[in-house]
Amino acid sequence: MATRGLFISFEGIDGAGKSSHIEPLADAFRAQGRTVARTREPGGTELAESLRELLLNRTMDALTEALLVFAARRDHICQVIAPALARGEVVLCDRFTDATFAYQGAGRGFSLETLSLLERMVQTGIAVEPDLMLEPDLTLWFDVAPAVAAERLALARAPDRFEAQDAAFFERVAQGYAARAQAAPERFVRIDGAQSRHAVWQQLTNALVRRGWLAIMVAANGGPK
Ligand SMILES: Nc1ncnc2c1ncn2[C@@H]1O[C@H](COP(=O)(O)OP(=O)(O)O)[C@@H](O)[C@H]1O
Ligand SMILES: Cc1cn([C@H]2C[C@H](O)[C@@H](COP(=O)(O)OP(=O)(O)O)O2)c(=O)[nH]c1=O
Repeated sequence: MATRGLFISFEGIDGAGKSSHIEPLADAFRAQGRTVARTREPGGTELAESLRELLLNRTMDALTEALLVFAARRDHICQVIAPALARGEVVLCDRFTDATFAYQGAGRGFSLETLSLLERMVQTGIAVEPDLMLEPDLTLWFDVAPAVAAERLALARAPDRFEAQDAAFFERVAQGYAARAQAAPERFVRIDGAQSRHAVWQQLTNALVRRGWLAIMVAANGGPK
């Protein structure tokens, strides 16, 4: 989307280490004088956060799940993402539509054609550029083996409805992300999430420095504590 802002999404299976790196990256952009909108999916607005509660805690069939995810996304785009991009801000979003293709598509086995249709409906018709489909400018994909992610999560928090799925589910989700990355190599940057926090930080800031979005000095001074 040709706006003055920058839209970056963070993707990967639960426990890959995405969330740990969002605030440090927000700080790095702020150090360069940028305004940052830090947000997440499902969620990011009052309505979408209510849908998140249902999605993470209630049992439902695959179509209901997909529709709720996209309903939350539409509200989030209209209320938060598109206005922030129009103001020239940096939007850092913990998950976006690639998660739907990975979890509802590859994980649950829901029709990818239907998801593509919903993606187009939900991500077009937005005020500034109604004909363009809104997509992240860059997707940082934290790729980590499901066994490593599961080990981290076991130490970190009680599982929600998705995190409680079995290893085979996360293998499918990981493959779903790999397929999305292969289909859009110019948008995706693969981060080897199994490495140390410091090494992960270096990988992701290198990708931003290469694009001219982050100064080398700012990248070198930041990172997860
Ligand atoms: N590179 C890393 N090496 C070891 N542990 C990590 C690393 N990155 C994150 N963690 C830990 O793994 C757990 C899950 O990280 P988190 O950032 O919440 O993952 P996600 O948002 O992808 O689910 C947390 O306890 C976090 O401190
Ligand atoms: C955005 C999105 C998330 N999800 C799932 C993946 C995650 O398990 C869950 C919540 O994501 P996340 O915010 O990463 O969870 P946490 O805060 O516990 O790290 O929602 C989908 O199934 N489809 C989607 O489109």
